[in-house]
Amino acid sequence: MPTLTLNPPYIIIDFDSTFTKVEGLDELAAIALAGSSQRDQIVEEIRDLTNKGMNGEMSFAEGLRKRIDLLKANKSHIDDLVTFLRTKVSDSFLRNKQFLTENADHIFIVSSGFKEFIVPVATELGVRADHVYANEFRFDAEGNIVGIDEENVLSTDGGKIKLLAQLKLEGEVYAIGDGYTDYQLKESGLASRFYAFTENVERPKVMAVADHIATSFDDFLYDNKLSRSQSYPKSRIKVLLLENVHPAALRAFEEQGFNVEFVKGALDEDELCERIKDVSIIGIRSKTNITKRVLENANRLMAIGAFCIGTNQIDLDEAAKRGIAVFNAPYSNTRSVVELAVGEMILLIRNTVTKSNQMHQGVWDKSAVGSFEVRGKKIGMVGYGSIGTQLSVVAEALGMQVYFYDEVEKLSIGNARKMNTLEELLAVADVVSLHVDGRKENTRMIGKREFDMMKDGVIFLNLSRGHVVDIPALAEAVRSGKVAGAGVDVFPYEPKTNAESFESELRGLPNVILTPHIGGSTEEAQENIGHFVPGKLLEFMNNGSSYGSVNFPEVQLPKLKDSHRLLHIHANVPGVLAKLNHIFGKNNINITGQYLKTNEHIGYVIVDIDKNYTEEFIQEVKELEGTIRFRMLY
Ligand SMILES: NC(=O)c1ccc[n+]([C@@H]2O[C@H](COP(=O)([O-])OP(=O)(O)OC[C@H]3O[C@@H](n4cnc5c(N)ncnc54)[C@H](O)[C@@H]3O)[C@@H](O)[C@H]2O)c1
Ligand SMILES: O=C(O)CC[C@@H](O)C(=O)O
Repeated sequence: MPTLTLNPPYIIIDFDSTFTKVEGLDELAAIALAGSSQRDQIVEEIRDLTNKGMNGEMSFAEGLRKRIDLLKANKSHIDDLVTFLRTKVSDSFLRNKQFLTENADHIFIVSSGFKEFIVPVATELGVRADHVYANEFRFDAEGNIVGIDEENVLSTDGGKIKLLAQLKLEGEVYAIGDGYTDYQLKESGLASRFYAFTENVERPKVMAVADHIATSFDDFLYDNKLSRSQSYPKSRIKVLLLENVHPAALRAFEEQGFNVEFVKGALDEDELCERIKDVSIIGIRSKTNITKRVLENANRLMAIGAFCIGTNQIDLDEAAKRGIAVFNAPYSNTRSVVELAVGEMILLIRNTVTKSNQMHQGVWDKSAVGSFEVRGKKIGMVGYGSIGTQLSVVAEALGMQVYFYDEVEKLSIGNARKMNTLEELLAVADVVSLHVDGRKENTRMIGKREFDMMKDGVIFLNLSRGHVVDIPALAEAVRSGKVAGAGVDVFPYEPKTNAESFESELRGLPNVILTPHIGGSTEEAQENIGHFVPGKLLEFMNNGSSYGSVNFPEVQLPKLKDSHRLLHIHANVPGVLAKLNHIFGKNNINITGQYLKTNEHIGYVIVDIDKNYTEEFIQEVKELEGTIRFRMLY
């Protein structure tokens, strides 16, 4: 951790919406009026008055008294409020308790809120009780709030300025807050800088007059080179999450203070080239293509999370060459795909889709013709990876005979029989199910030739990737009766959002189940993915571990403890490690741990060091020939 400057500034911190995420008085009203029919209306009135005061749109003193009049609270409500506020301390203040404790002599809370709820919350994080300056309530004999201490300067307009003048602080004084009255400390000349604090609320009028915007307390500490919990403030690191990934992902990044943008749909290449410029981590699903052109625009990008299994939508090699690690969720939705495939197979072999459609038209056609059991039938799996093998187990449990073809040598599960060629497999199967990955070479691997090789009346499933099948050839095979039923979940072109219509030659064909790429779209799978992928991305960002990456040399690292960690990504050419070690030696830096892994494009070196480093050393490493990317963790 960088050391504290010798003469730290005095730091004046606002409480409501800065030190905590919420406004204390608004919350007190909500607690006190619980159960009252007027609760929402009164809380809204109080919020409105709070906002007007914060934006400098009405006299603060007038607003405060109006709010107190509206409050119908007593001492027991304050106890409940304190319990609630303890859960609402701003994340970045929580993370920096050590700084607050170690520098308590230089830290003051100056607030127009009330000591009764500020002192218990702030002191828990190391703030001195006698450094909390705020209003005080007046109570009647029953403990009801009946007013405020009118003698307190903080209950008057310009109260914070008057208070700061009384404190007579000498040296640098920095004010941090979300409101206009915090800015006035700077305007009055009593504070040398004003930081508009935007972690909880952004007030454009306040931000417009600020010297700096502090997106978090880490950001403030970083700006002032003060000791802090994050080497680089995460609030400065932008995460772009596309395609409506599970909210768990949003929470995972927000909890650690990242600046997260959440977009429901996918973006096309042009939009993405623009939006990705200041993004460090991007999360996508199957509809966003991260092409070479997108990567050329992604100057800050460090990691890509594919919130799915498939990664064919990402130019993996280009990403690796640029030092960008890609992670996916290889198993989180496997079971969901298998269940959909099994369900479709049973419905199709029984001709249920046609019967159901007829029933909707009023046709009652009770007949067994063309309806079969799956028991005893042969299922042929093309691609025997995670999904293929799991489907193999379930199909066998249904009494089916399993055949598979995979271009890689695979161990049979249960009684599954391996076929040596695709042709052999297609000739034997009653049900053909595709589970290959989406690499380019698999484009239209199933076309007219392959359909002709299949048994007459075959059931055909594609829940892998759309481009693997020649759609006109499939449509013709259905029309001719060669394929008796088909389940198709993936398409060569898929709408970018739910607002776009779906066009396909397969529409309207009999006994064809069309689904909008939902093989992996179950609540269970999406939630699993929403935890798994951020976990991988955060490990990479916080610790340097690349274990599970699909394009990066995989390194699983011990947790960083009491040392600095240097992460160096370089072109995989001979001699880089030797040159890097030379720089360490020259700068007299002791290495406590070193890890190196390479792949065909890049080398990834991780070095743990036990000593502070200099800017010159960092510069030398950055300038080392072959360096693609370099970062430091502590
Ligand atoms: N519909 C959905 O929502 C959904 C959900 C999850 C996964 N998927 C897709 O399902 C597919 C399979 O997923 P997985 O987790 O089983 O992948 P996997 O990588 O574990 O397995 C794919 C298997 O296909 C084999 N293969 C690739 N090309 C082949 C070829 N030409 N001939 C024979 N074998 C070939 C590979 O060797 C591998 O064993 C992927 O395309 C994935 O994107 C779709
Ligand atoms: O959720 C998605 O968009 C893709 C799901 C699936 O195709 C996958 O690759 O996991």
